[in-house]
Amino acid sequence: MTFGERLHRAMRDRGPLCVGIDPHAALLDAWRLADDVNGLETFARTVVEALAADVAVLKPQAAFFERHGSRGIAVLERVIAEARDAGALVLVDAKRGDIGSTMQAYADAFLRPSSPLCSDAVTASPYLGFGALRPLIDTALEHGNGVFVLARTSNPEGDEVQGARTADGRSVAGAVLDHARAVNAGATTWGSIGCVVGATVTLPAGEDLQIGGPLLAPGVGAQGATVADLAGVFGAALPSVLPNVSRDILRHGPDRTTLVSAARAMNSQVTDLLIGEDAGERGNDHDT
Ligand SMILES: O=C(O)c1cc(=O)[nH]c(=O)n1[C@@H]1O[C@H](COP(=O)(O)O)[C@@H](O)[C@H]1O
Repeated sequence: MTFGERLHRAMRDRGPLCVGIDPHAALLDAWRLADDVNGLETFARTVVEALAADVAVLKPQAAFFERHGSRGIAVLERVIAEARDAGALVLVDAKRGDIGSTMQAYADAFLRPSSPLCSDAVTASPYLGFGALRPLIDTALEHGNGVFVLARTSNPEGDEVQGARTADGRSVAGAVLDHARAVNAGATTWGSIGCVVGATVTLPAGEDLQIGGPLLAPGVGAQGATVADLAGVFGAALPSVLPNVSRDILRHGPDRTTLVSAARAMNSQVTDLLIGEDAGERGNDHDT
């Protein structure tokens, strides 16, 4: 199965929520863990053990593992393997972007099955040119994995670049969405190339979000967007949205029961909005 098909099925079966694993120093402190590699491992393991059998996607943010050096990266390797073993899809948030020949090395690291960091999908920046991502996309498609390409990011600074107009009048973000749509063309259900569009943003009128693939929507919770805001940002593209919530769920730890309850409550809210009230049970079908 392709990544697009696997993600579509996971979101249908488990609800359309992606939970971020972002072990900020402040969260380690709030969980009464040391800001070191042991604290990192306990934090990440707790999230995986609580949620990997429950939610569709877990998104470890690589930076919070890298800040602990090689031992932190080893923790990321174990997190990826354990979360996948428990049935979650793993999207490594690495936001890599470089010239094509270097992108092949990132592809080998994050999307080639022989790599210890291999996951189901990875985030990528297209701001060296979408075409420079080709080796990453080709490697993803070859192995049934996926890529989420930044289009319109959730931070306010993003608009300076992503809202700029190209020579043919499209926004830069719109041009990225167009590229993703072209790669996904012809896929059944969804293609395997998603885009990132923040839940916090105001898009130009007429921006076409239908890319034939998933739309990762960070920004709900700590960055100020609400689940209800997703309707205004995504409109007709709502059924393709995979909302990501990190801090607003993680702050409920370290108690696993509370963490699970917070994730399920959020999953139920996004299920009601994105899939419809009549499918509300889907987000809760792990309650037993
Ligand atoms: O690619 C991402 O996941 C991402 C893109 C974006 O536009 N904005 C954004 O916040 N993110 C990531 O999504 C997560 C958001 O975390 P919270 O704000 O704590 O929910 C962080 O890991 C960010 O790095």
